[in-house]
Amino acid sequence: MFKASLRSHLTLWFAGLSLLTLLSVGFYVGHIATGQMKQASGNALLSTAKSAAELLGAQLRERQLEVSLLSRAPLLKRGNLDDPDILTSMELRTQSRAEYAWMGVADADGRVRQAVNGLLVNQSVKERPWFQAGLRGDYTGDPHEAVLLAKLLPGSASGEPLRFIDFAAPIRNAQGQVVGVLGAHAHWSWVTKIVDAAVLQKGTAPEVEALIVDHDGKVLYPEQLAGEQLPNLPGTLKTPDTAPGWSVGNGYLTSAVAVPTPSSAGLTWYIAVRQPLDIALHPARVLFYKLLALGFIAAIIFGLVAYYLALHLSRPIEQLARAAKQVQDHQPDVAFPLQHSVREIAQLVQSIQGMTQSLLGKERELQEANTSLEATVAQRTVALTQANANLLKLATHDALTGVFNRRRFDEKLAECSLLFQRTGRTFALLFIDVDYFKRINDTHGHAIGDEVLEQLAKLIQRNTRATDFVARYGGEEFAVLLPEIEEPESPEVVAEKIRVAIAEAHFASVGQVTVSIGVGLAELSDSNASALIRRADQQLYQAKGAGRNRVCCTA
Ligand SMILES: Nc1nc2c(ncn2[C@@H]2O[C@H](COP(=O)(O)OP(=O)(O)OP(=O)(O)O)[C@@H](O)[C@H]2O)c(=O)[nH]1
Repeated sequence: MFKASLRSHLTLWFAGLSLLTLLSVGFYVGHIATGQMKQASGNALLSTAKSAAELLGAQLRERQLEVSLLSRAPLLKRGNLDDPDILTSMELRTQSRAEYAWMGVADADGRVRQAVNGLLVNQSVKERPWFQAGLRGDYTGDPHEAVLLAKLLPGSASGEPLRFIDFAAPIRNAQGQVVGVLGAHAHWSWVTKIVDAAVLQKGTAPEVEALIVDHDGKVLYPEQLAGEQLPNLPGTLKTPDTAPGWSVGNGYLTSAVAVPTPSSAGLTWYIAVRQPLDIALHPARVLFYKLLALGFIAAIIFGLVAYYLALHLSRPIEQLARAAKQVQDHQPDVAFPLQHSVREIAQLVQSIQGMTQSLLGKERELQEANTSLEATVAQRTVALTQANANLLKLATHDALTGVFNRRRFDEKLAECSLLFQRTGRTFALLFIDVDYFKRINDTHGHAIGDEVLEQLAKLIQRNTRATDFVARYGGEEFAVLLPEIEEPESPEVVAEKIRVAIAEAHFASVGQVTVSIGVGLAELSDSNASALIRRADQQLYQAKGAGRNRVCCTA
């Protein structure tokens, strides 16, 4: 498994955590800023919409009041709708206010009696809403396309149809009876210019649009949006993200304010001021991206700082790990890191250094003890081997003469008997007994007798082969086993050779010594080794009986 260094771990953790923290702060601040920006923009739109609505309301009220006051003028109250002063009065009004497209008076039957520029004079306006509402009271109407005046007035420069809003007021005589209606048509463009002027003043936020909306939420202005339904006017459609005075929907931040109506004739307009949400929240978004960029830059700086900090912290630990590895590999002169400003690291270095030195000391002592133990064990092993060899020799050899003892002879005789039974190759047994040995002992003492026995053993060994087996059978009697006899007479030849060698030898203090030898040959009919011993012993007995210093052999 891949294992990253302490340095990498620390760097990644520091950088990762700082990035995470800064991103969290960035997102949080961005979120707060977006909310506040939305609030601020919404409030600004609301304020603009309010001032536009108030301005338009004031203008409409003024026009309504103007028509209303004119309808109550004394010359109209007299009831003579054909009075030329009425026309003069109307002309003065229309000349001073360019917004008026038409002004005139109609009698109670709906026939236009007088009008500025003579337009529609004598025509019936009985079916027109302004006339019918004007009979009942002061009236300000919704915009509408020119019906009767369309052909009489020049069209707009843009080619759009002529649109008017109507003002009307009843004309009452001195008795208070309604004798006619004073009507005026104002250009719709006058209204839209007021709204545009109020909304799109210098310093307004970018891409802000002004809309005039009727009481059903349908757009009246601008022309290209006319008839569209505005979704979330206050009181029409609520969205979850709606704050008092402004709302969010269709990608716009919108504020709509009702225009204070000049009359209760059903005219309820809203001035809606809206701005694309992207534009409204642009500064917050810029702030958010700046915070993100700042977060990344800070994370990189934190990462670098963390790297150098990690380097400072991890270097002694890495050196310590290297030193520990060198100690493990039994390298000489291991260098431990020097002092460190962090107390715990300095303590750790000191402790490990002390521990390592103590361990190395113990290891050295152990090695020395091992070496000394190995030498002692080697010495003891040599001594033990020697003792074992001595013990083995003692167990199998005769202490006085050095040849094999009786116990070993019995084993060897049994082995030879078994081998003979298996291979059929015969072997011979020689019993060699010293002649008159008692006399030697008696004459020269036991010590000289022992020397004689030692010399005899050497003589017998010297006159037999290495493969022959020489043992002290007991007292002054020796036994020799001759394995794998080549010729039947060979044992007798060997026995004679031994006898002659002894007889011709000189023994210190004693002079000449002779031996009698009985030779027995192994036979397949022998049930055990005792038969052969018996035969050799008989031959020895015969040799003694025949005068000693001779060899007797089975025929
Ligand atoms: N010095 C010495 N004498 C021994 C040892 N073992 C046996 N003898 C002596 O050998 C003598 C054997 O005597 P005998 O059995 O009478 O035989 P001998 O005197 O040789 O007479 P023959 O065998 O009939 O010729 C005894 O006196 C034993 O004490 C020994 O290890 N050392």
